[in-house]
Amino acid sequence: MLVDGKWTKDWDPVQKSDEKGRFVRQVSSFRNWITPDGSAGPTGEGGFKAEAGRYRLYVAFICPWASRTLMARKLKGLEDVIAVTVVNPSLSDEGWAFGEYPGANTDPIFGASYMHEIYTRADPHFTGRATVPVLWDEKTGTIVNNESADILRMLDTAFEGLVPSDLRLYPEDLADRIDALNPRIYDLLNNGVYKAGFASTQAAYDEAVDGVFAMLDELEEMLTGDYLFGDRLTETDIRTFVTLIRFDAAYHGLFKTNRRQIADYPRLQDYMERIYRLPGVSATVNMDHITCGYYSIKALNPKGIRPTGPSHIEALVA
Ligand SMILES: N[C@@H](CCC(=O)N[C@@H](CS)C(=O)NCC(=O)O)C(=O)O
Repeated sequence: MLVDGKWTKDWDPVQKSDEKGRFVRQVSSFRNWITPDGSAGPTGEGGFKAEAGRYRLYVAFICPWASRTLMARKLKGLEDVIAVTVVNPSLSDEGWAFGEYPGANTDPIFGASYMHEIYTRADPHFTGRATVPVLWDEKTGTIVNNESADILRMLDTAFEGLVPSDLRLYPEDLADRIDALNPRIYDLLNNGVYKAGFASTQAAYDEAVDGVFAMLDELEEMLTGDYLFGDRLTETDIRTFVTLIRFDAAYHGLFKTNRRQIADYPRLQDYMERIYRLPGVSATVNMDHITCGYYSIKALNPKGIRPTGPSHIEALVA
């Protein structure tokens, strides 16, 4: 991680634990918003007007949080408006690296080797983990935002004047229900699988796994239409999909969330496939990066051996 703008060697590639051995994810620190006229958004400072070609997303295909933003970019038709740079799938000794892995990119702006250099370009004294996604402003040379929940929401409306879209990921009439369900899905499922995988006590693992499967059971019950809230896809579906698509191939084995697979939940499996087949979505799912990235986490898989399969996921992404 970075400490006062300097890369520190003795960083722990696994994020923090609390006193009970529970995994704790770092809070994001750049919280500005792109808006149609450059006025300030719900958090942070103004000055980030929606303009084509001005912004870039730095992402990892392995990362579910980054993948939320990639999905929104595709579904909102913003491919020609916002550029993307993809890091290598596995964390290096200096965190995310740009490079040569198939499907990854070199850094087109600075020729940086590591993601942490992008953080110190924005703040030479940055202290914290150099996480993805990062939404970068090429005009002012800084990070607009590194919180995927914010980026997902701003992509829904910020560029409407440039690229109108019929899709509303956060429609007003569903806002209350979305705001009520998102934090539960985050805590129990999106981050819940990480809490299971990185638990350092049996009790922390047991608690996390119970939460994961309670949430999956609840979502299976809830899914009576095409999407969680009926016939309209929302940001909650994106936030759910990114975890479902990684579950059977990575979390079930590596994170030990092995009570059931998504394939054992008929509605969730159909729902996941339905979203996967929406135009543009499959291009945001790189299963090679996902399995390479997760199974290269040394703390959980010291020898780096990557399992084959599962065959139903291989068939889906083939
Ligand atoms: N709150 C962030 C979390 C992002 C995050 O934790 N990303 C992970 C990858 S899945 C990361 O970059 N980890 C690198 C590190 O912790 O050093 C978001 O949702 O945007």
